Amino acid sequence: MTDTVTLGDGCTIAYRFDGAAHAPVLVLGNSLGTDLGMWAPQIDAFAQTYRVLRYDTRGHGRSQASAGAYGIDRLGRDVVELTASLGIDRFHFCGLSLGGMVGQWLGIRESDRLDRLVLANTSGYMGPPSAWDARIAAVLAEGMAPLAEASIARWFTPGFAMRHPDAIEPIVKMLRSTDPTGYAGCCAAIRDMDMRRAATLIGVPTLVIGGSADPATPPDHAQALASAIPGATLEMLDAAHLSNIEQPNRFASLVLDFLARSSSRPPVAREGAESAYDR
Ligand SMILES: O=C(O)CC1=CCC(=O)O1
Repeated sequence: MTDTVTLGDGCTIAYRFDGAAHAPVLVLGNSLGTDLGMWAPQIDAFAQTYRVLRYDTRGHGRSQASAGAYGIDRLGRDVVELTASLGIDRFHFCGLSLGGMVGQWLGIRESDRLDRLVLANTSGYMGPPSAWDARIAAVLAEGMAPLAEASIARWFTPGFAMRHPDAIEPIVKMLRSTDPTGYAGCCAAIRDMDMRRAATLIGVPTLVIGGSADPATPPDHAQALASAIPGATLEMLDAAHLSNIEQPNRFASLVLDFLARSSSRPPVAREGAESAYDR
């Protein structure tokens, strides 16, 4: 059942729990234009071992779409406030795309509360800003419907989309029902984000998952992120952007195997360590 929490700035965030009450907590962060339902293919597997907390990112699903431009800092603080208000002290975090950007922020700013971090189909920088400005202007003028075709082309390989219309349909519904104000607010957060250098400060054991056919956050973004994060592991899936939908079982196994590994903190980043993005 979905419930809500009202944050300090008055924004209402929707969330739900699955799994046993006393199991370790795994928080899941959704991508731009989807909602917590995007984790449906993994939820049964994850909830066997974890108390899974899924939430709708601000401006998405049943969470409120506050007005104006958001920032990754705001979206990260939403997770901090949500977990604190639910009495959760420590947790694992797995985020895909925009969810993975929030994950990077948490890994940099809240590493004391994080056990392990999974960053899927995401990036430390998704420029150029002008492309996001154009998308924001379009969505605010015309709504969500015109975005559907191009989004689906980025999110799934053509072969998968043809063979699995049943998997695509709920995702299209999520996109079409996203509030344009919330979508635009999150586009602004992505536009203004640059964590390429700060990612070297992530002090949590991290798994980076990329998609070999992901046109939105291409494989070299996954490689650069994994190289920047001390001790990170990189895995590539044969998928486009929403790799958890296109490779549901493989995605679940990668995450579960990684979370089950005995925990050891990665080496602390050397000051001035070379960033993969510098090469
Ligand atoms: O542009 C897209 O739809 C891909 C994307 C960027 C951030 C995100 O969450 O999805």
